[in-house]
Amino acid sequence: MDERGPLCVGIDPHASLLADWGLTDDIAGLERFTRTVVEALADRVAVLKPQSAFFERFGSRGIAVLERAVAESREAGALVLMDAKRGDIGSTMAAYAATYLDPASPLFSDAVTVSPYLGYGSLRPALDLARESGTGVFVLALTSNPEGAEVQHAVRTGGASVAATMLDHLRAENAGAAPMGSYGAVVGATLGDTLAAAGADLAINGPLLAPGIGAQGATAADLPKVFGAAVRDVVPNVSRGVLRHGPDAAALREAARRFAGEVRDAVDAAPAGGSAAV
Ligand SMILES: O=c1ccn([C@@H]2O[C@H](COP(=O)(O)O)[C@@H](O)[C@H]2O)c(=O)[nH]1
Repeated sequence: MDERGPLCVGIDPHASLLADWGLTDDIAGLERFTRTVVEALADRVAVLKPQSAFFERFGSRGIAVLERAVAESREAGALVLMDAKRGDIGSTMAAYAATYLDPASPLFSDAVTVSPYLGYGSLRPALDLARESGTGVFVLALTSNPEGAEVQHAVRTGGASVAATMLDHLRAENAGAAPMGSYGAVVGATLGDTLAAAGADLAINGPLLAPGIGAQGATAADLPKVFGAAVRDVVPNVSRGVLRHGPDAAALREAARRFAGEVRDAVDAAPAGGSAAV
């Protein structure tokens, strides 16, 4: 992020975007869309985040497009964060972990998003494999959608919210790592000042993936307000906000450059130091 700018751009081939780009909603359209994004951005943005669902909907041929996108993006120097939001009982979780975090897998990525709602402990195979393979895991803590609060703000016996509990687990996972650990949390940029209600302490000594900028209504200027002293640990994601500028490669690059600049300005203007607790 220091070298390439503080931005994660999503590769989200929505059917509506394929249409806007003049592409067909089929494997040829998916292929062209994905290649255009990778060729335009993989040599310059810090992180690319393919949204697995948009590739899975085309079956095995969609997965083949995803495999190529992952390999070519990594080759061009971008980190690839696979947005797959996997979560299952531990024995099945081990297979999901191998899919994304085992270097021998065709979908091997630098990190993957996981869902902890079968219990944080069920994620152990992914957490352990990430440590072994030098990759990362982003755990859904406080998602950007309004429906998330129903589960994530729920209060457990003892008084901590579910989200705060996930953040506590991640803090323990990252303890002692420098400059920070590889276990991140997903915390929406859209959440305004609701984090205090969830008792969320964002000082987890790990990265905070912040989706929600652009199409979901948040802006770079919201980041200091939402993340407080943790704002320097944020990896902001923009998907449709950049992709809607395609298919012109120069326009895609300019949109990514502009979002990264806005994030940098917002972070630079935020007060330095202090605890990352909100
Ligand atoms: O809490 C979350 C977790 C993940 N996402 C994903 O991020 C992108 C956002 O796309 P935009 O077009 O920038 O809205 C998308 O892939 C989501 O699945 C999220 O939005 N919120």
